[in-house]
Amino acid sequence: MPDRPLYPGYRVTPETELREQMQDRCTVDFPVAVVLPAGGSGERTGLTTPKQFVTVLNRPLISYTIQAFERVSWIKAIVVVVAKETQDLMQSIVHKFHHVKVKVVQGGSTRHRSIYNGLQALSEQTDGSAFTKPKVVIIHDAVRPFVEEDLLLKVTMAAKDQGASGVIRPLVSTVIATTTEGYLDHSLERAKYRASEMPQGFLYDVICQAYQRCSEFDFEFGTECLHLALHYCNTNAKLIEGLPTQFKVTYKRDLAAVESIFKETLSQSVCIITGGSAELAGKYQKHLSAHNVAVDIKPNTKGSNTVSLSKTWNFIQVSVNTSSLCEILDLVQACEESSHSLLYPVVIVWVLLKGNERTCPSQKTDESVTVKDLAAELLQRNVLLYGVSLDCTVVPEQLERSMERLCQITLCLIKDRNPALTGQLLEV
Ligand SMILES: Nc1ccn([C@@H]2O[C@H](COP(=O)(O)OP(=O)(O)OP(=O)(O)O)[C@@H](O)[C@H]2O)c(=O)n1
Ligand SMILES: O=P(O)(O)OC[C@@H](O)[C@@H](O)[C@@H](O)CO
Repeated sequence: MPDRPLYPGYRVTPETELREQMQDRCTVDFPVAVVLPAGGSGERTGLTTPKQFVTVLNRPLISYTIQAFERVSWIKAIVVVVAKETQDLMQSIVHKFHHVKVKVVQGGSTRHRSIYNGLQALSEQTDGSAFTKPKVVIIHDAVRPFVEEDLLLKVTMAAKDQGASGVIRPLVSTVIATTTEGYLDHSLERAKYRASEMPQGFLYDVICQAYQRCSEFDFEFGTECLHLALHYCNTNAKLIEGLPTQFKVTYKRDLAAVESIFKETLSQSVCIITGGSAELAGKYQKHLSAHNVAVDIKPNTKGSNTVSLSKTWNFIQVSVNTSSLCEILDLVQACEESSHSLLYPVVIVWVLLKGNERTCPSQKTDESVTVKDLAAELLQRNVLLYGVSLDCTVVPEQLERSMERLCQITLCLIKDRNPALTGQLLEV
């Protein structure tokens, strides 16, 4: 069963389960390696940090792309090609985010030169390591973080059969040719053309031969590997329709789009840890499910069981008072031990139930201070802690309205994942 990826819209449906079964059956029984060109400077973002190293939700963009390939079991080697001055940074990212299939090599002055450097790194190894010559090599821009296993499988199998393959998307704007004076010469019939995206796949020998034969002009000004395979190896790529998320981060706005997609995806599921309040957890689940959120409910088990069984980055800890501090800390420890909070910021919504006893002002202050102090510490550990107090002694109709309000607040917190609101004790 392929690891279910965290990407927009991925829901386990009969179709996705069928596709996963197909993936299990369609075994890739030949070596496949990946080359991720990441040696650019990202000038068009207007940022000083090259876009592949810009952090999104506290993690460098390139780490998401690497993870998208590492989670694919039949991909054994990933060559990341970076500029000489960023090699130490890249190695630190590999170490911090526990990337295990990666080899870092130096890039060139253009994308094609970087890609060729990456390809050559796969033919130099003779030690039988994963970085020996593959049958198929996937080439994918490191600044395209969204790539799914089933698309990789299609690209890989097509490359094995046809010699080359590539992902395409419909054009959004019409392509026009201009005169040297800057006027319209003619426009292309948009329906006949497609945008060439990534990933692309090649028989390793084909793409290496293409680079060995190509011109200096290709190396300096070319942008299309599929063209090199066709022009120099007479290999016509099989084209495969991709998803809208197959876009390349080019401008600063694209980074905002990536963050928005991750937040949308992360907010699709929660795990409620009941804290002994199973009935309230059931009401909570009903309201959240009505908003299309997948809800897991766990008893107050040790945090490690909760996290290991949970494919979510959002936890709701229901408690009758702040005595459940240790349960929160257990959960955080479990998130750290399983690298959960390393991959994405974890959200914990701490729901403090107000009972029959009257909450004196000093107790309210104590609770508020507890949540604030703990949240400040957890923020350093990539955990966003929000407090919400709920009076559950009200009449059923009022409690129903309060539960919907609590659900709305919860959805806002897990969607926005805003550090500024951590440590607040909101009142429903
Ligand atoms: N000499 C280069 C130039 C680009 N790339 C990589 O090729 C991919 C796609 O290129 P592009 O989007 O053009 O990246 P940049 O060249 O960094 O962007 P810009 O043109 O805005 O500077 C990126 O992952 C980029 O890091 C590379 O490996 N080596
Ligand atoms: O042209 P840029 O260097 O911005 O990016 C490279 C893109 O051209 C390339 O990734 C796809 O178009 C497929 O070849």
